[in-house]
Amino acid sequence: MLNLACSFRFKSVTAAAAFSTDSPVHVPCVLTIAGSDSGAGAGIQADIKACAARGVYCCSAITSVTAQNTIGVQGISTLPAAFVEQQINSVLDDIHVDVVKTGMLASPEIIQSVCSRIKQYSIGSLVVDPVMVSTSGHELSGPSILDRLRKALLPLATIVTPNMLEASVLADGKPVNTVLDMREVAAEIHRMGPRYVLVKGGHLKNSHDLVDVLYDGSEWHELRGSRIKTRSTHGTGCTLAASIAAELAKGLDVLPAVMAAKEYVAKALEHSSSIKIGGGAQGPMNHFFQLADWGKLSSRQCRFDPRKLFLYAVTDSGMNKRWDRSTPAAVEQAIQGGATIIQIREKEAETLEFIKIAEASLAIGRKYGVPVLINDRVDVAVACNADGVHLGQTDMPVRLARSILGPGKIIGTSCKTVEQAVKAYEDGADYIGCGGVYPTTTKKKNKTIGLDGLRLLCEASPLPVVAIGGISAANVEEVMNSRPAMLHGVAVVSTLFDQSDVGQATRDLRASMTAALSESTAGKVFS
Ligand SMILES: Nc1ncnc2c1ncn2[C@@H]1O[C@H](COP(=O)(O)OP(=O)(O)OP(=O)(O)O)[C@@H](O)[C@H]1O
Ligand SMILES: Cc1ncc(CO)c(N)n1
Ligand SMILES: [Mg+2]
Repeated sequence: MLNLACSFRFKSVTAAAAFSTDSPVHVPCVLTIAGSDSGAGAGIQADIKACAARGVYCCSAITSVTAQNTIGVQGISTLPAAFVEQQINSVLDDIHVDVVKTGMLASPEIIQSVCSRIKQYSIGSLVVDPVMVSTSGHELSGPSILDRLRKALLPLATIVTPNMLEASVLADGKPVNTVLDMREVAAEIHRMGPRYVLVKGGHLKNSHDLVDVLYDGSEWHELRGSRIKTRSTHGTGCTLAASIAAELAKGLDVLPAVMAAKEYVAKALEHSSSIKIGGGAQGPMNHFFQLADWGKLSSRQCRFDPRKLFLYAVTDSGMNKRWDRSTPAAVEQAIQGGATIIQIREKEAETLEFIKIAEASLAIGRKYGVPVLINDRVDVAVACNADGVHLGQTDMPVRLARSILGPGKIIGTSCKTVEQAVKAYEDGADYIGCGGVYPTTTKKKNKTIGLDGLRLLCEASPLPVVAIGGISAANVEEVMNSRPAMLHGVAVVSTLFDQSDVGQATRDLRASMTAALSESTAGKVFS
């Protein structure tokens, strides 16, 4: 049901945009001829992601399929050269490709096929990444390819991008350890025929800076950048070469294309410093950091899981001050006691203070994987990238909040009636807070709707409901046993926060809820 609500919301916008252009726009296009990396950090997968992130369309012809992860390469199956050739023909017969990029080419026959295709289709630019060994040290293409690579492919290349080890192999084992060695070997490789040689310095030892050396036959450029501390370096070489191809496809000259590509790799590495995918020494990077920053992901990445509503803790700054603790400290205690979602409710704080409290509480929520919502203030939620908001009937309308926050954030709203619940659903809310079920000291003027009112709303509600208002360990069983199908949890304020020990108060409430579940049919609803 929630899925439907989501797609419905955005349908009209995309349909209009998709068919509005009269004259077709040329999309810059790269063809990558490379190996598949099942772990998706390097190879074809990295190439497609890098091009997409740079706004370029990327076709692919797969040369080898590797069974690979962040630990190493477990297997390689190389395709027949004729089938690689067929893939290239299929692409080039149909699609206008601006730049070809090559990666893992595991047999001399494949190199021969690639060369013959490039000549036949007169491709604008060719980026050759002479992949030989994986980041994990596994041989991807052996010495048998060297002769063809040097004599047939390099003369066609606009730019070739060996790392230090590959440069050394291309130059018959000449040692490449320093920047000076990189310059010399670049000149030696340049004599094999490519227009530019970029010797990558990712493996440069004893150096704070990373230096890549670019040589065009007359001038050397030392492209320096600081070394980013991260384990997410699997596929940096593929990503760099694919990004160079993408920038060339957009029309840049070689030097600016290399500079733009290096800047992109550095940014992607920076945004990947805190992520962990896979257990090996070198993991993949986040190519799409501009779309989703994995280091700062909201606890809700896609659809709201209504089970999170089970024990919903709403903070109260006044109460926590009275008990001499900060809101974030109270939040951590509630989470440790078993709260499954947090709402930060700051009725007195100035905006700046509210943001600071929210940021600190969010850091705690993320540590435990518990969503943190902001009460009333959409601006504060945006400012601190909170997981969502809870809105009252007199706050910003749900539809407007949704248009500001986008589909990725949780929006809850307070409702007393079925009409309000249906409207909340139509406007794009994720859940409903329904109450006050019992009289409460927190909201003195609030109308109490009782268990009957709760049941009435829940029976007709298209959205999951959390009950609120005067609920405590003493009466929670009664609320849960009222058993309306859409009731997913209870929200509490003073039961947790107007207590000396928040953790214990949360554990007590949770114990009563668990007891209610095991004793009755409520388990069906709350599971
Ligand atoms: N830790 C880092 N910080 C910043 N830039 C880096 C880092 N590691 C690599 N780079 C850059 O990434 C690019 C790829 O360099 P590298 O020498 O690692 O290629 P490679 O060995 O071919 O990579 P791959 O593991 O994908 O085969 C270069 O521009 C290099 O300067
Ligand atoms: C398929 C493939 N291509 C290239 C590399 C270079 O890192 C790799 N590890 N795997
Ligand atoms: Mg490489």
